[in-house]
Amino acid sequence: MSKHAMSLLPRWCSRVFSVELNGAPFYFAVKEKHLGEDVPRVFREVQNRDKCYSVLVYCSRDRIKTAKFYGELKDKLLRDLPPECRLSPMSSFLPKVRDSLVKGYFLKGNSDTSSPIERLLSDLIQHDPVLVCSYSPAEDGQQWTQHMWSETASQVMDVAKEYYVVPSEAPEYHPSTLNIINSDVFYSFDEAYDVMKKCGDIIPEAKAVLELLPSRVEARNKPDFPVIVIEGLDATGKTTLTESLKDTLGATLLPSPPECLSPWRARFDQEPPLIRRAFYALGNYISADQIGLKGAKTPVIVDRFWHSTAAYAIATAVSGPVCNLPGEGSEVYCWPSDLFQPSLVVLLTLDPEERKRRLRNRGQGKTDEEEELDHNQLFRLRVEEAYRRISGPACVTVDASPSADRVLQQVLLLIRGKCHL
Ligand SMILES: Nc1ncnc2c1ncn2[C@@H]1O[C@H](COP(=O)(O)OP(=O)(O)OP(=O)(O)O)[C@@H](O)[C@H]1O
Ligand SMILES: Nc1ccn([C@H]2C[C@H](O)[C@@H](COP(=O)(O)O)O2)c(=O)n1
Repeated sequence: MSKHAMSLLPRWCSRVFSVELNGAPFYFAVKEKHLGEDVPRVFREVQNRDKCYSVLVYCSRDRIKTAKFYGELKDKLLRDLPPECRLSPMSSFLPKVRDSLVKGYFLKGNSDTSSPIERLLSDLIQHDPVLVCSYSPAEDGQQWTQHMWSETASQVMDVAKEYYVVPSEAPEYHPSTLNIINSDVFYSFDEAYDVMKKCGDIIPEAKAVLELLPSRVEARNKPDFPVIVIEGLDATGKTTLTESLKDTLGATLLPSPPECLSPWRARFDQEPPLIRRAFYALGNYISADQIGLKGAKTPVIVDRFWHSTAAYAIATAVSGPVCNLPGEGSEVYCWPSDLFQPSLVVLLTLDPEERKRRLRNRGQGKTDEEEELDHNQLFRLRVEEAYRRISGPACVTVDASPSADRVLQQVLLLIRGKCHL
């Protein structure tokens, strides 16, 4: 077993395991002694002759490689496993311990598929940063046990240690919330920059992005004119409103991410969250620099900014209902201390049916995330709630269902009240 996998072991019995079946998490833990606990739900419906496996990707020192490997692993498993084998997202974590989450997959096979599954897992454990366990009924047939695999020079085998699996209570918050800070959401230029710099060796485009970055954060003076950010899900009317505000106020309109990043955006959208979100986070610092420059001469309107970066990242990292989000007031919703704070952030909200109607009428192609917003009601609700929970500055919600002109008047009132324009 590798040195990194060994580091997961000292508190193995304190870890909780979560398997996501049809979008719902099932939790279990492991114990050295059995005290008559039930069989965890995730194993209850498995037939006695079946076998289950877990493949957890432990975080090696190179977290860029780990993030990329996790995405590739799913493709590999889906491609190489027998089609009858069921694959579900899985994670293991220490409750309330930050950065303790390790992610992986749970595999359920039957007696016909166990040989090809085990061959594939044996190969994985020898070449990749994974920790593999298999699960089978204990000798008495009443309980289930977890066997941890270990590699020796020539073969893969069970470590002598065997654990019982027992049910575990759901944690207070979704386990993904443990790893959000500086993996999904970046709270300083340096943290996001560090990720992009490390990407340079494997993603040539990262070097081009680094060259566009301001040399010093907060180098510019605070803008003399107000800076207003317009936020909202796609098709809530941001483009329509920002164009009208530009004309009405004689303002400069800045899109976000900034135009200079457009050639690289599609490339980074394919990357795992760690890299993709670092790209968007850095985009905000470029925007901040442009805001400083333009805000010396005119009011500035920004189409999306930090709220979008954080809200989409948090809502993607966490699955399930809104109650799985980090609680209101969590540090996850804090504004980065080194990022420019706009004078006003307006969040446009719209009834989902009306938003769909506007999307249909507009008739443009949709990104994967827009598709997700359309199909996955829970994702949409999580993004909207995350928007509302972000503070420093918090957003002011405006109903975007009236006519474009009424929405404009409403926002102008807010701007005049808050920014003395
Ligand atoms: N208040 C409004 N009433 C009716 N239709 C509107 C209103 N505002 C915008 N629209 C229409 O809805 C569609 C989406 O608007 P718009 O492109 O401004 O949204 P958006 O938030 O910028 O979208 P995206 O984030 O995807 O770029 C457009 O066809 C636009 O003409
Ligand atoms: N400052 C920004 C702007 C955009 N994003 C991300 C969030 C969504 O994934 C997507 C939405 O952009 P659109 O389709 O409206 O161009 O871009 C971000 O993270 N930060």
